[in-house]
Amino acid sequence: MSFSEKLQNSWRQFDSLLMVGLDPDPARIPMDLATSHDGLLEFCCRIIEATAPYSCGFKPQIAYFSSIAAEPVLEKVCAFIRDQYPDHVLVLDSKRGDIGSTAEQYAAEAFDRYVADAVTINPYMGLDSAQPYLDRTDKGVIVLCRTSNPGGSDLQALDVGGKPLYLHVAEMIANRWNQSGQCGLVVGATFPDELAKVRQVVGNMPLLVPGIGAQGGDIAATCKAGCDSAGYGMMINSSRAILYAGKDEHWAQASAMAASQTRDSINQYRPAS
Ligand SMILES: O=C(O)c1cc(=O)[nH]c(=O)n1[C@@H]1O[C@H](COP(=O)(O)O)[C@@H](O)[C@H]1O
Repeated sequence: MSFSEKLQNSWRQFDSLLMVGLDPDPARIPMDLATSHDGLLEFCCRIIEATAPYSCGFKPQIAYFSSIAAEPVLEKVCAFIRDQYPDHVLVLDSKRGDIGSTAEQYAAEAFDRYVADAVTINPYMGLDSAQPYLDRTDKGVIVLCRTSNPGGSDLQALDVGGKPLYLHVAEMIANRWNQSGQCGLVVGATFPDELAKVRQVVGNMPLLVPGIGAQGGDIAATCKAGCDSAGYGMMINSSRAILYAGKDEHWAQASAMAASQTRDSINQYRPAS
């Protein structure tokens, strides 16, 4: 099954556009789990178990693992998701971008080592730098377009021939890179006006939308701007607001509650399907 088919199914099966971001910061996870790789694995697996009923997928951020030489833990986390929650989409967030020969290694990292359904990439180096990912036509390739951070405007909002650069990126991906229907775009929930403009340009292409929760993006505005014509169309990511919702030993239940409330809030505002 292709990434886009799996995503369409997961939205409907779990009635959820929520993607749970796995950004396990040793300074913020429960102290008894923070000091070992086994503890890190337990934290991630318990979060996955707690939030799976309310989410369409998971997005591990590679830096939280590689910075502490915990790539083997990330391998196990990905295997746990695939084995226990095979209908949830697994997006590896690594935002890679490099010349083709190196990109081949990054594509192998995402799709062979971690066996992710999709990966985030940076479009700055152009089509040949994306080709090794695009060649894996059953996999999703999710391209940075209008990022959620304030500094994203430095380049992405530049006027290029009367149009902001991020809209050129959206058009280029929709019209030239998406030959196999496998592409998605990253657009921040912190910029709902831009999200609406991207949606207009790309039709029903899936969007990965981080920025609700800890970054303060508005769920109602996000749903109004970003849903596709069927009332789906987005993987709305929340990481810290869900991972660190609890302050005591009931942290997993607190994360489940946060995920459930976020899912419900999204469903309240998205157009009925
Ligand atoms: O590609 C991403 O996932 C991403 C793109 C972007 O524009 N902004 C953004 O915050 N992200 C990621 O989404 C997650 C957001 O985390 P929270 O702010 O804690 O919900 C982090 O893993 C970021 O690396």
